[in-house]
Amino acid sequence: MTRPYFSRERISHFELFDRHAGLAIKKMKERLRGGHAVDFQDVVSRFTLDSATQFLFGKCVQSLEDPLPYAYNDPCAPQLTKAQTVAEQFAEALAEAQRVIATRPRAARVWPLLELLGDKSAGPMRVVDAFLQPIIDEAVAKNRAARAQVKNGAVGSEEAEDHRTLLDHLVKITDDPVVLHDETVNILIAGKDTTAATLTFAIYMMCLNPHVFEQLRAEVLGTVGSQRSPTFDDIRNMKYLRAVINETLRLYAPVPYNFRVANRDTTLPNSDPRGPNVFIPKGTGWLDERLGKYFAVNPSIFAPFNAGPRICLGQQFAYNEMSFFLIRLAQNFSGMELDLAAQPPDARPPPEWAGAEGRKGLEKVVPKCHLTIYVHGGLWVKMIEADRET
Ligand code: HEM
Repeated sequence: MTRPYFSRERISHFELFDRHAGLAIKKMKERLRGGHAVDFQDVVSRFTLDSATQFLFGKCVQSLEDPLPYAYNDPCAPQLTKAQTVAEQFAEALAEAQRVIATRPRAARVWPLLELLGDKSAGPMRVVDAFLQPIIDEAVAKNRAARAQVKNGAVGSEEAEDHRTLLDHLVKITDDPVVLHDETVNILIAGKDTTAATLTFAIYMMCLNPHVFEQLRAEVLGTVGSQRSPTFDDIRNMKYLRAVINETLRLYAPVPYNFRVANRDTTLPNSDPRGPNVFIPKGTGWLDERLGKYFAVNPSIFAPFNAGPRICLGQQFAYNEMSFFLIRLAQNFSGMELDLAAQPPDARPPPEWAGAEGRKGLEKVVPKCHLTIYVHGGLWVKMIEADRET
């Protein structure tokens, strides 16, 4: 139903990303100039929420307009005891609903027992729906009026076929309120936290590997310069940028689990012992330069968006959005580092992780997962503003 909407023309409307990325970077600069750390995860979550609501519904929740949080150890932190704005309530309720839903598969068949006293997602979903339902109702009413106008001959059918948002597209297919609600919430969840997580972990890894940020910046400045807004072709030509994103997706897949059930018995072939050696990057590494290329040739061994008929519909939108933000970031900042003192004490890697195998022994933050992955307690960073004349 939604597949036709995700055409290249529709998803490369970069002015939407530019507006929200510009505001996100302005907010970060203001805060950093005062010597404060910034929770990068919070900023990009607002960026992807505002971009997704604008793209899907034509109405943005404007979460970037609200003040950014201060770190727990910041002298300004107590200032934050104020009433929550609508955008904050919406973002928090959407996250809480996801957390509740993510615990259900883990509890397997007994999950209804955990909610004997009532559906735990109902409360947060009431807050989400208070924002969404009026937008859906308006889109349905607008579509009915447009259809009536076509019927009366007041406007041509082409004019009425102006599918500007995903919701406008959906209401032309159905006006079933449950389908419209579920489809839009589904895509909002699919599209918001996945890209925010990738951007967060990309910045985390670049703080730990400053040479990668330097190389990315060189590619950005060499291709787009320090001022101009990137185009679809710029992004397509930036191989190192794509490698940074893909390597982040490989190491920290935003959707770390998925369920499939075989619909008939089947046997998977063993690998051919006479075949060529297969290069498998060491699990903990990032951007291994040894092969001189970064892309997995076989899409079935690199599948953060999954593969086959259910492949992620928003893959291209996601690459455009994440690339756009990283380019703007590299144009505006020349360096970045983690501020580990700003990390809340209960959100630091526990001492027993030290020396553990794999990434666990290397982590400076605690990755967690509900439906998608995130950094527990936020990703607190400090960044150096770039001289934009260079
Ligand atoms: C880094 C970003 C993203 C990742 C890693 C990702 C990953 C995935 C994965 C693993 C699936 C499940 C596929 C399956 O069931 O086999 C999926 C489905 C989906 N994604 Fe994404 N996604 C991302 C961004 C987005 C964005 C930005 C949007 C929309 C704007 C989106 C829309 C969807 C939709 C609609 C589906 C359901 C497809 C279907 O069931 O036919 N995704 N995604």
